[in-house]
Amino acid sequence: MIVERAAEPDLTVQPVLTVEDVSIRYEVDPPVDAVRGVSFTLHRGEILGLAGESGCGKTTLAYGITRLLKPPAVMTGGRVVLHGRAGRDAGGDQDDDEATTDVVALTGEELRRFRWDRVSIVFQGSMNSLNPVMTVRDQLHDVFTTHRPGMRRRVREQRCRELLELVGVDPARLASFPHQLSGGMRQRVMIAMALALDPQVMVMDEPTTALDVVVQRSIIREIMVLRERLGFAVIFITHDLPLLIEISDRIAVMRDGEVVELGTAEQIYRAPQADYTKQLLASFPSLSGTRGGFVRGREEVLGA
Ligand SMILES: Nc1ncnc2c1ncn2[C@@H]1O[C@H](COP(=O)(O)OP(=O)(O)OP(=O)(O)O)[C@@H](O)[C@H]1O
Repeated sequence: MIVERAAEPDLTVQPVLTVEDVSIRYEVDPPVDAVRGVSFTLHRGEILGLAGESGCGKTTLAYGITRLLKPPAVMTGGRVVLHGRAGRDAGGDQDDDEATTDVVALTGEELRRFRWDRVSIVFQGSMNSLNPVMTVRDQLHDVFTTHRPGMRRRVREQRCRELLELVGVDPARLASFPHQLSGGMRQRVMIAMALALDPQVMVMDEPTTALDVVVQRSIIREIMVLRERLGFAVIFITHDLPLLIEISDRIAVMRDGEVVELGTAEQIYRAPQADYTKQLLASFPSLSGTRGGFVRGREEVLGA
């Protein structure tokens, strides 16, 4: 049963993404129903955390939302709608960046444009998907030559420098090859690429899990600052419930393919409703002491 809380952070904020009753099955023998009837709304600029133990379907859901599912995975039902900035309907014009888009219906060029331009993705292994024989400069330029073919080289170079600065990497690193960068820097480069086209939504699936804790913290802090500055919404997936409580506006708790509870981070922390959420909280020693102080606020993450 879903325990959907009445209170949302700010209902005057427009929705950016609506996920309605999405189900995804791996068509193997026997079939695995990895995501079952998941619904939620992501608001502009919101960070929605997706929590739940390994195997509960978080990554499958992220792939479904971004249309990255590959056989044997099949979306067996539901709708994913990306709302236009103006909140109006597309009227069939899926090329319009401002339009409301039926994500499940996208094909070919429309789908390519939807990814990166409007919704971008950073996965745990992203840093290993940089091309080892191309410099950071060539790979960043590639994003623009592919998606903004009219952009002049000088403007592209300027944008690439700005992007690296945004994610805390010295623009001198444009000349580096991936193996000359640390894991943290490579992941920052991937975040720069994901930001390149000013997407409305970023899906981040364990984006810092492979990194050491100090680098993790610093990258998360930067993502938070960039979110405030650039206004994109984030679906943030991780096993790390204490981290989610710090950084999320709302948290959806998944179990066995379903969202069992959805509430503000503070509600989930202070007054969990579902038994499973209580169990999950209890499994983190840092969260299971006295529930007196909700001290792990965003201020702490932002270092304010
Ligand atoms: N290619 C596949 N074929 C069959 N079943 C799969 C496949 N990939 C994933 N599954 C199953 O789908 C379910 C959801 O997996 P998923 O990777 O989405 O979970 P998760 O919550 O993201 O886990 P983790 O946190 O470990 O990444 C699991 O039961 C998993 O075994």
